[in-house]
Amino acid sequence: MRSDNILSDNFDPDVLDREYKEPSQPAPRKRNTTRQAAAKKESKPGAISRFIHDKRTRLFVGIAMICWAAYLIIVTLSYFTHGADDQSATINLSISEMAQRGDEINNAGGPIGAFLSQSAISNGIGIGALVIIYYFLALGWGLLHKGKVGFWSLTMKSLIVAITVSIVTGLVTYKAHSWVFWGGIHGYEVNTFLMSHIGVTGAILVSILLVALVASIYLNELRLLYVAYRKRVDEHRRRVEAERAAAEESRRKVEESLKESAEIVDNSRNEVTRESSVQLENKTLDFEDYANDNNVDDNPADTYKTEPEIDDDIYDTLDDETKDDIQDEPEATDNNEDVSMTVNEGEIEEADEIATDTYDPTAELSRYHFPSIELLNNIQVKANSVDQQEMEENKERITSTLSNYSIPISHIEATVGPTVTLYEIVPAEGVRIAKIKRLEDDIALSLAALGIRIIAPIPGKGTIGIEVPNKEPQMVPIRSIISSRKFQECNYELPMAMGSTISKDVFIADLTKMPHVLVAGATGQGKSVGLNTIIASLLYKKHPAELKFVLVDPKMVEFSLYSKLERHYLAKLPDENEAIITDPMKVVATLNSLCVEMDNRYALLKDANVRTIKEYNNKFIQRRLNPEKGHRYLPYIVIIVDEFGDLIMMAGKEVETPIARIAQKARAVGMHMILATQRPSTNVITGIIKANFPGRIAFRVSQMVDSRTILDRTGANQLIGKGDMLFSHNGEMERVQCAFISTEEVEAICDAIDEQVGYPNAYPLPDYVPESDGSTSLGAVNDRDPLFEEAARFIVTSSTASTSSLQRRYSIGYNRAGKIMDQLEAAGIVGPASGAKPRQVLVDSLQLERMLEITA
Ligand SMILES: Nc1ncnc2c1ncn2[C@@H]1O[C@H](COP(=O)(O)OP(=O)(O)OP(=O)(O)O)[C@@H](O)[C@H]1O
Repeated sequence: MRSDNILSDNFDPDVLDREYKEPSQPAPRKRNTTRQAAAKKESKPGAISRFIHDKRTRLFVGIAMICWAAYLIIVTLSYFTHGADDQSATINLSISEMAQRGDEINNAGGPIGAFLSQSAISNGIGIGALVIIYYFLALGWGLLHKGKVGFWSLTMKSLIVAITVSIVTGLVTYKAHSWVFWGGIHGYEVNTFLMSHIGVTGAILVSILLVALVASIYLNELRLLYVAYRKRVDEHRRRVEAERAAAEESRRKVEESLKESAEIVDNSRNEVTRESSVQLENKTLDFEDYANDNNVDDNPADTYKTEPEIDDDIYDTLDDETKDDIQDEPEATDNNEDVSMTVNEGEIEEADEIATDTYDPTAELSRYHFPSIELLNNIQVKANSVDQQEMEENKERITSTLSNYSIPISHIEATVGPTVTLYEIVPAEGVRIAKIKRLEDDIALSLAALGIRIIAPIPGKGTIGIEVPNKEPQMVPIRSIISSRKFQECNYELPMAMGSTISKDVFIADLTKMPHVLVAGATGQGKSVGLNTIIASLLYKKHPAELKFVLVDPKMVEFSLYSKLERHYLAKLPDENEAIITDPMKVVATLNSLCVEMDNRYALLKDANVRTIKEYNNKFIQRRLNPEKGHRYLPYIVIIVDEFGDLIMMAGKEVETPIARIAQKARAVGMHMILATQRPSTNVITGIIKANFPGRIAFRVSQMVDSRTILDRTGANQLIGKGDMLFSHNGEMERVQCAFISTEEVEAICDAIDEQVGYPNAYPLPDYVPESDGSTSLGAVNDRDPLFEEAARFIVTSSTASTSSLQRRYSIGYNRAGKIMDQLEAAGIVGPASGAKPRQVLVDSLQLERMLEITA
């Protein structure tokens, strides 16, 4: 390390700034005399002074300084790599306590090293401490090399640089979330003080001033450095130019010599050609004479038999290349019979075995029978639920209300649905639809009926729809839907027969097209019945080989009946006992396992060069994929989660992340999700979930805001309950009366399937090995930090989620504070870290208490 740039004065640790120089060469006599005189003048050096100035003392102190600096370098490096682990100990324990715990300290400099580095860096002047190390090194080096060492100058300069580094770094990293204070507490506090008194701009200006101060102190050194740098750059440039010129010169020389040799070759060739053509001419003439004399046939092939001969003398004058060229010239040959020829005759290889049959995925359960329609109750519903009088009354009210607002109507048409009647109004010409839309609330009030929904305009028509609930709503029995022609003839991949539209059409949606669905509705409005309807319609259409369900039921009662389907239709982790996942602790593992299944399926699709599960299965059925290479028939997997809100409250990110992954990618590999929740609030249906679930089913919700969350518009709050629902997909919305299936019917269907021969086991999901410490965050509910709840309350009440605030508040190390923050994120209490910005606090105190209650 060069120290002489900075150290311009002499070093004398005893006498301040007094010159002290050890002669580095044999000292001239005169100098000795001067020194002796000076020594005499200095009131006879005492024993201490002699000791200090002694060569051996300098050597020893120099070495000691360098050793000390080396120790500091090691502890500092070790601090940057292991400091976070030691931080709790260095903050809370004394050195001797740390020493007793010995092996728990990771710093290479032991407890003292850990303590020193923590004190000098995080608790001190941050990376300014590196300047102090440099200071010791420079002193030691100076002493050893007997060079000039300006003790005070070096000390002052180092101090200024260290403080500047601390303050400037403190400013730059003021908002950084890191376990180490890069500018130290010093840099942080100074900047806090500056910002509170002279604002951020003032703090920046102070930093600029400090940098300018350092620059002016080192102006000379900087100038020298710059000159040296310029010199090196110039030298490099000159070298490059010289090399380029040399290369250019040699290229030119090569070109010239090539040109020369080419000329020689050309000349020789011309000569050869000329000579040989003369000879050839002579020979030909000779031959013609001979032919004329001997009546030889004028056969060109025979003509070539006589080769032009090149005179040996001329040949010898040629260079090697030309000789080669001459030799390489195609020889006309008459010995055709000597040329051998191999004829390759292609042959189509016959397959060892010709596959004539296709693969039947249902073969293993070939005797499986779909549940009979007779298992479903045959409920007779009234043909027309709205009598003429009711309709007339409603029509009267609508026309009079609209005329009150001066909206003339040219035509009104009523469509009677199972629960609501749609009055379709054609306004008179010139009436603006926006005007009617504005009167929505007034019209609803005048009609004095609950659950009125106004659709202005009805998409694709120039009419306005007013949906008025029927006095006697009709139930739509599932039997009527399953037995409908539309459902029976439907060839959707995964048909969800939802119920009946207002025009009494059977409403069926294809889950593969959704490709994932969110279901929301207040308690008791028909969610569970809706999910059962979906499952039933899939069971009536899909063979066990083609479809598997993963059912998650935190309420433990909704899906329990389906456990009978385990060996036919359910998928589960291999070491799980229960096929219906009721234990929230296992949900994360299952969801992650589904991610692995998704990735495996993608690998199979890639290997098969197809893009979708449908193409893949078609190829497999045609036996174009080799099962020995891991290919298999892939059943669709439908994941249904009831009460998703409870899950996200308990496990936050841990469930959100795999759900989002599946939702984003799983469509192509035949995995589809249906999430149901009572609480369609934004912290349950987060942005990422919403964005990946284009299919939405809204049963009645209590607030308009919930309707907006689930459907992005109002309407679900105006439904009348009991299976009345809005089905929205990619912005298109349909009001549907959900088909009703009773618990007995579900049970009958499950029994009918259970009675039949099934697979030996449930469809095995791949093992999931957690990446981190093996505990999912739900597992980690029990392993949460003892400070978790307190920290959660502190963060929610203070609305500040920063690791350093936890560190300061609870006097804990960065690692522990960081772990608590991760746990809070996993629990959905705070948002993810976003650079320098503080994390978002996602819940209020009430929600937090509820979450803590659930996980207690
Ligand atoms: N499609 C429907 N047709 C007729 N009645 C229905 C329909 N759906 C639900 N109901 C009625 O509403 C009741 C509650 O339905 P369901 O159990 O599905 O509500 P939920 O939304 O799942 O409630 P929770 O969230 O509390 O479980 C049913 O017992 C039934 O009487």
